[in-house]
Amino acid sequence: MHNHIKKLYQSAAKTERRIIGLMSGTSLDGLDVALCRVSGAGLQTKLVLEQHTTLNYQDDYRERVRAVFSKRDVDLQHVTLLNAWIGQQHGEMVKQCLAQWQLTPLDIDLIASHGQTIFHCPKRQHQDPRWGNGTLQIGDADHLAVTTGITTVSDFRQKHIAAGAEGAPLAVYGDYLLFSSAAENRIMLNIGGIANLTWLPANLRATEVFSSDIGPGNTLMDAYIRQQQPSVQYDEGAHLAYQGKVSEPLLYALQQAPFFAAAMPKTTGPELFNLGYLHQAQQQSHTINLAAADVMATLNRFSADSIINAIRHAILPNNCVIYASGGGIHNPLLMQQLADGLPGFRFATTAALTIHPDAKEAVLFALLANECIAGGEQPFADAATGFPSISMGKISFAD
Ligand SMILES: Nc1ncnc2c1ncn2[C@@H]1O[C@H](COP(=O)(O)OP(=O)(O)OP(=O)(O)O)[C@@H](O)[C@H]1O
Ligand SMILES: CC(=O)N[C@H]1[C@@H]2OC[C@@H](O2)[C@@H](O)[C@@H]1O[C@H](C)C(=O)O
Repeated sequence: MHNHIKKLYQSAAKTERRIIGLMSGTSLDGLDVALCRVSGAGLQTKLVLEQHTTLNYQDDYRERVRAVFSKRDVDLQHVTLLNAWIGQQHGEMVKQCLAQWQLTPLDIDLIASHGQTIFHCPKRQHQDPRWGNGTLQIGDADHLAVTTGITTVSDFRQKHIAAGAEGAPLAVYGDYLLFSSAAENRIMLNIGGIANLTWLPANLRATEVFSSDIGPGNTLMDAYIRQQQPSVQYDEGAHLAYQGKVSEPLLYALQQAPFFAAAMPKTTGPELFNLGYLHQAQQQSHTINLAAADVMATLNRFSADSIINAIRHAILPNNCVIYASGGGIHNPLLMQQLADGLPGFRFATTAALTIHPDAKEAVLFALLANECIAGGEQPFADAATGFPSISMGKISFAD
């Protein structure tokens, strides 16, 4: 038996594993790194978040990714080089964290790497009858493993597609294992570039769990402010949105994407919700000359309404707590609109469940890696609900 297989086998048999979860989302703000102590697997999983940080990307990183990000026509040489480069960069960032946390690679069983999504195209979006669902995450894990010396599990979404689903949201697998509670109905709401939710009923019935993307979280607001003020990454504190007034005609035009009428589970991305989409909506609603603050106020409301409508449509506010996470929770206007639009629901962040909201998605990938090496059947999985019972992730060894 090769030594790395022996080591992996020993990790899988341990009562407790240390796994570093890595998430680099669609906002391209930085790499979320979560150091997790995980014991057990499946419904017996216990996880302690020991450390977490977000290492902000430099402009150079963002520019290299944006050159291809959610674009249909790209330079293939650039994609090829970027794939290896991101793997190396993420590896260096992990090493930086280990030094800061006074740990060595020997202290870590696994890295769980989401990689960088550069294109997501479920069939509902591309609508080309020749193809099925597709998604592409880059940042090759062999580079991460060799750079860090740590076995790396990566590329979680392909198996989900191979098994008939859309490759996302994968949050449901970890949400169910970590956050289900008989004490209350829960909605795990993540507001990243794209917003998604997982419904966890207090009756714990696995067949009733569901999860879906629900629309733009921050992605349109981010893209718009960057277009107006190229040096700015996002509308901090909703500063610009607060100065504007919602345009009802523009809001109505933005809400017409067939995505909103489609049944859950469904997925989307900046391939749909982008500046072209906004421009088209402005043309349709004759609001091309709207002031920037009014556009931003409308985009903020659009994100809030997308979340409110999805929750109102799917879930009754019966003893239900919404546990929010993702960068959108730092947007006070967005959060106020959610509270106003969802009376009867209680609001908290995942911090109340011991997981820092900025680290939640990285934690979920650590859980998926744990399931990959030590888990089994996914308890709620059912092809009919869109959540196949599969292990996800590919294993890269350092030697
Ligand atoms: N102080 C703040 N004020 C307003 N918005 C904020 C603030 N802090 C973060 N955000 C928003 O959160 C975004 C980052 O969110 P997050 O890191 O959850 O996204 P992501 O993980 O890249 O997304 P996804 O999970 O959809 O891929 C920023 O781009 C910004 O829009
Ligand atoms: C293709 C892709 O990277 N999708 C992300 C993105 O960010 C949020 C939303 O869109 C979600 O579908 C997904 O990430 C989370 C972690 C998920 O799979 O649950």
